[in-house]
Amino acid sequence: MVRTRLSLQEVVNKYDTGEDPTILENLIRAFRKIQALPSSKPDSFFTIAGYHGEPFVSQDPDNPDWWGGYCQHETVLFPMWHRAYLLRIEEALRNVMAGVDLFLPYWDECLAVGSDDNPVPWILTAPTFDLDGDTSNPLHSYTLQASIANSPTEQARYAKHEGYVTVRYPRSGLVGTPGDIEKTAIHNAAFEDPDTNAAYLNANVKAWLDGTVQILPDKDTPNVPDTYSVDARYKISLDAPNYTVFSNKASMAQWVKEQSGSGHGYALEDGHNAIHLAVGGFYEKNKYNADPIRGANGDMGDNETAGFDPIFYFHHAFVDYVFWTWQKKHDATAKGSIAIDPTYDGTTSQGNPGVSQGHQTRHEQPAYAIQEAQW
Ligand SMILES: N[C@@H](CC1=CC(=O)C(=O)C=C1)C(=O)O
Repeated sequence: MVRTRLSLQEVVNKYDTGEDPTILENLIRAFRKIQALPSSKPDSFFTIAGYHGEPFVSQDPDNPDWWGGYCQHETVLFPMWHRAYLLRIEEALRNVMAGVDLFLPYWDECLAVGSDDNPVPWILTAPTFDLDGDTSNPLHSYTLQASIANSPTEQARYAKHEGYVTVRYPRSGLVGTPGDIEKTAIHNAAFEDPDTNAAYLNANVKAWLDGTVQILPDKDTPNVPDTYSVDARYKISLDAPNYTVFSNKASMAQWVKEQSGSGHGYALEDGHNAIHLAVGGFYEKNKYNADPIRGANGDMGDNETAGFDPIFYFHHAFVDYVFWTWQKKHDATAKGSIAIDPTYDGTTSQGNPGVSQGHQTRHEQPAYAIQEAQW
């Protein structure tokens, strides 16, 4: 059966105009239900969100690059893994809504470019949504039903306790150490009003999309990520000549180098990364500063916790839509029409559960994570 994902803006518009409020209402009901399932249940939001990064599984003591989440970044599996991941949450959303044929809408991230409209649809930022006698909005945030951590031995920078509520730019969600708890409380005290915060978030996402975001390097952290227009980056990625370089940053970087100076290119992963940073914010001393408002460290900004912010799935549904657009443009929609060039960086694993270090990655491989995690 073929299903078509509409954009979230279209779904919201059908609700706002009264043309068809049920698509949005059923989506809200479904998210409420998977978020309410006990965290141990396979279809629970907690279980599925937890595949991406934390809670980390096992450890490889011999591999310093090993990462304990299942998600794939900077490898050719990036688009494929996240495609399978979206299907998994879509399946869970349908399982809890008997008889309703749900799909996951994509947040059309570039729709508002060139207009004064907010880039983030209101349903993602409204703190409440009135439906069925319940005012919670499960797309605004998620409250952790169990604690998460990377490893008990490692610095607990991204560890979060049970009852933690996910946050976005300009707020901070760092509560892993007593020092962070104190700093976060001071930082967040300046950002208490949800409407003002939503305005900050929209302005930040707009600035990243337009390429006007201003991030001032500081003396501890002179590194600022690429701030070139995200809208342009997505569009440029569609010109990537083959799947390998389209799919991820590492392969694209090698391709750009090979173009002997005249090379210019962005992978799908690049624009995607920037939206994570725009929605989450990111500041880590001596690593990098992606914050116009310094100290914003929302969940979307780091790979460990991003999957717990419900906006993640609407963002990735857009990334998947860009992937599909590339496939159509490059005549690569038929089964077997995508090939990987193993001579590129980004085609072997750094090592994470299911894909051991140095393993040649193949596009069939999201299935590893699927089997291992019993998807
Ligand atoms: N770590 C990425 C941003 C990012 C990407 C993700 O895929 C993620 O889940 C969270 C954050 C960067 O520095 O650019």
